[in-house]
Amino acid sequence: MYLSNLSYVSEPALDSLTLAVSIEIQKKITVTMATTQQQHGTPPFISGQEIKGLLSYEDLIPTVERSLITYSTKKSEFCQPMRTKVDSGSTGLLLTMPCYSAPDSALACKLVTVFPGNTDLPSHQGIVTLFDPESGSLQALMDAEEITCMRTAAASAVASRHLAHPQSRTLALLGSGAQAFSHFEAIATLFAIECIRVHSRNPEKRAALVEKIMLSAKFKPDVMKVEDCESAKAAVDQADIVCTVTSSRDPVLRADWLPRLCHVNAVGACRPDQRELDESVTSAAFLVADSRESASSESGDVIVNKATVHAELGELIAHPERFREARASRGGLTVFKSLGLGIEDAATARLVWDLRMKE
Ligand SMILES: NC(=O)C1=CN([C@@H]2O[C@H](COP(=O)(O)OP(=O)(O)OC[C@H]3O[C@@H](n4cnc5c(N)ncnc54)[C@H](O)[C@@H]3O)[C@@H](O)[C@H]2O)C=CC1
Ligand SMILES: O=C(O)C1=NCCCC1
Repeated sequence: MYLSNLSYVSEPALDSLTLAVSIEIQKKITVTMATTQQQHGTPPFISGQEIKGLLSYEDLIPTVERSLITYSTKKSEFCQPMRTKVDSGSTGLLLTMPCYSAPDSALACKLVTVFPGNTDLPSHQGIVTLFDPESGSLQALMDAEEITCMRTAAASAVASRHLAHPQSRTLALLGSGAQAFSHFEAIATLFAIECIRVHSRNPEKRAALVEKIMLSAKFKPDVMKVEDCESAKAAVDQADIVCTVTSSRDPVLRADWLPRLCHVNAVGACRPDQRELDESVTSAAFLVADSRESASSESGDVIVNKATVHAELGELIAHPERFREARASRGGLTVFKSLGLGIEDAATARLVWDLRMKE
């Protein structure tokens, strides 16, 4: 083979020359792409691991509390339509959750899939996209699994702060998945928990959760113990705070199992055909939801049980006096029905971003 300067190049030499040239071209393309990315500010992906390292419940709980107050009392300061749900056959769902919150300077949209049957993969996966609210530029993509775990548990911690007895010592977790663990960590941030009782259907997963809790930085071996319970009834016996964090379709909790004074965070049952709470629970309790609209259109705990939502959590925090009578008339049982709000994700994503920029 003759090249343009008419020097002869053998076939094998030509092969290695071609390879060398294509490597050089590839390198040039990579450098050009990196430069273009820098110039146009291609957003980073913030992994679940990085989010865990940045976020603490000490920072997150007040942020989520503010977002709940904004949602219920400052309607002109945020924009959050109801989330859309796309059914993917009978196996799962895709949710889209957009929100703009002026007090948080956050414009974000979470895309999350819910596949409860996943065994080797998380049941909730996705991304949160965070935009600059001034320019509309994409600032970051973040792992939705970790944000969902932590902000949901933070919302339950906020509800527990306003509804549970301040001296609560016994925490029951029904369910042993991602939310069960994050709920332990968030609630142990606010309460001097001494006993954690865990129940779910699968004994191996229960044992794994017990072990994970004992390895958590929030676990204080000198004052805390964890109990693996074979029934939900045994787990909630004498519990001060109960978290139902299951993917169950049918109720896992009855009122006659609970002590007179008890607070329940009901976190699962986010579809009209799912219930975690028996009708005896919702009919006896002072029932608070993150959103009346979501609770009455999305959860079987409210729809099937024909339950009345007495207050939104943000309203209760901002105006406790308005609900004193209704609360007193219901006895000692309180329930927080959590559905999850885009504003919580937007505020959390902004917090993650701000903490990252400070590093
Ligand atoms: N309210 C909110 O903002 C959010 C609610 N969720 C919902 O919370 C629930 C828990 O979420 P993850 O922990 O991420 O799910 P996961 O899939 O990690 O865990 C679900 C757990 O429920 C247990 N379970 C299912 N049926 C049960 C039964 N009958 N009795 C006892 N345990 C039972 C399973 O064994 C498993 O331990 C799900 O329904 C999820 O969709 C999730 C994210 C946000
Ligand atoms: O708010 C969320 O995020 C979710 N809520 C209900 C279940 C799936 C995720």
